[in-house]
Amino acid sequence: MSASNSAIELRSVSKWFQRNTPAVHQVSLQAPRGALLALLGPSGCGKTTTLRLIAGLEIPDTGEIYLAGARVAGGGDWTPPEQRRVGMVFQDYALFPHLTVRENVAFGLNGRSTRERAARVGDLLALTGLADLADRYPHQLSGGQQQRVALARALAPDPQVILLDEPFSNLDAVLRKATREEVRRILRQSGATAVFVTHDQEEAFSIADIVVVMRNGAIEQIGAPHEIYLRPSTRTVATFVGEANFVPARASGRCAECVLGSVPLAAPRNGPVEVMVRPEALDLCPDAAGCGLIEEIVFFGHDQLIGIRMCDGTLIQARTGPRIDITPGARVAVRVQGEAVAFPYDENREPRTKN
Ligand SMILES: Nc1ncnc2c1ncn2[C@@H]1O[C@H](COP(=O)(O)OP(=O)(O)OP(=O)(O)O)[C@@H](O)[C@H]1O
Repeated sequence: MSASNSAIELRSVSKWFQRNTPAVHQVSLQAPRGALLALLGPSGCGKTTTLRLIAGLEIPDTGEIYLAGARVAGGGDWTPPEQRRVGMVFQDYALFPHLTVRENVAFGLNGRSTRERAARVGDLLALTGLADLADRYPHQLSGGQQQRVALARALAPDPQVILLDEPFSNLDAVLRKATREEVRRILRQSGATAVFVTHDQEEAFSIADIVVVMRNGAIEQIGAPHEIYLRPSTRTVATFVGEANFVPARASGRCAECVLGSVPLAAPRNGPVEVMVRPEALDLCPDAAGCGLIEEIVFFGHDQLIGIRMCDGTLIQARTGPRIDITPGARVAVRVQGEAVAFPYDENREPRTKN
């Protein structure tokens, strides 16, 4: 039925809730077995709907969905959610409050002998570091611990795919960081292919092998985290996933001339462009004859954000370590490290960098 070797494959999948605007539009993607894939994008861009389509909680209007090479939706086929071997972790964890951790994890293991169930639950409790908490109830656990119970419960029936909807959004910043590292480890060890939804680029980058950036129901770019960050395919992706300077330039092949000098480009371009340079890719060197004038410094401790007015009036931002040789009013020479990405110049766009 399919030639796909991927654990998950979507082919031109669309879903309409309202007539004119599809919630998901012509989405095609593949997740290799064991991969951790992030669906990243702003609110309302179709991430959760994509997840629900994979789970079988929504029926696609067009396109096909394959799990482990078998078509589960589209082309006249339909496999109901309970037969897809898909586990889900919801934003609010959806734990059963009247069941202990052990009973929550055992919940989906019907049809196995008592011994098998106990062994499987024991494995999952060990994997998720919950063995000591097995007899507690959900209200006796921290948010991060509840999150791990939800994950253990979803993994218990040995799903081929695990789907996580904004799994860290209910945790505070410190716990969120620790929990996501833990979840990544657990998912890796379990060997399941996982798809998780987030609107936080740092979360997507730090957990996923593959990041799918969505906008208005469609995919803007799919790639490894460093590809998405360093080689965004559109201006929208560039700004969504991090801080960016856009500097007008004239490109000729693998080089662009602009107020930052001669900037090497990652891909050849010709004519008017905007080069996109991340603030941390700018090198500043104190120089009384330099083209940059330090206007503002915001100090964060581990680094600082420096506003620089270039000699043509362009305002750019650089991120450097907490150096003390840079002060407002000083002149600096500014140099771009590595290659920059160039986008076609849009003359109707208000230059964000000029104030
Ligand atoms: N059951 C539904 N009925 C009608 N419209 C829906 C339904 N579910 C989603 N939508 C709409 O489809 C679009 C995509 O929604 P979806 O929940 O997939 O986005 P999202 O990227 O997950 O957003 P968020 O980050 O806010 O959860 C939105 O415009 C939403 O209002």
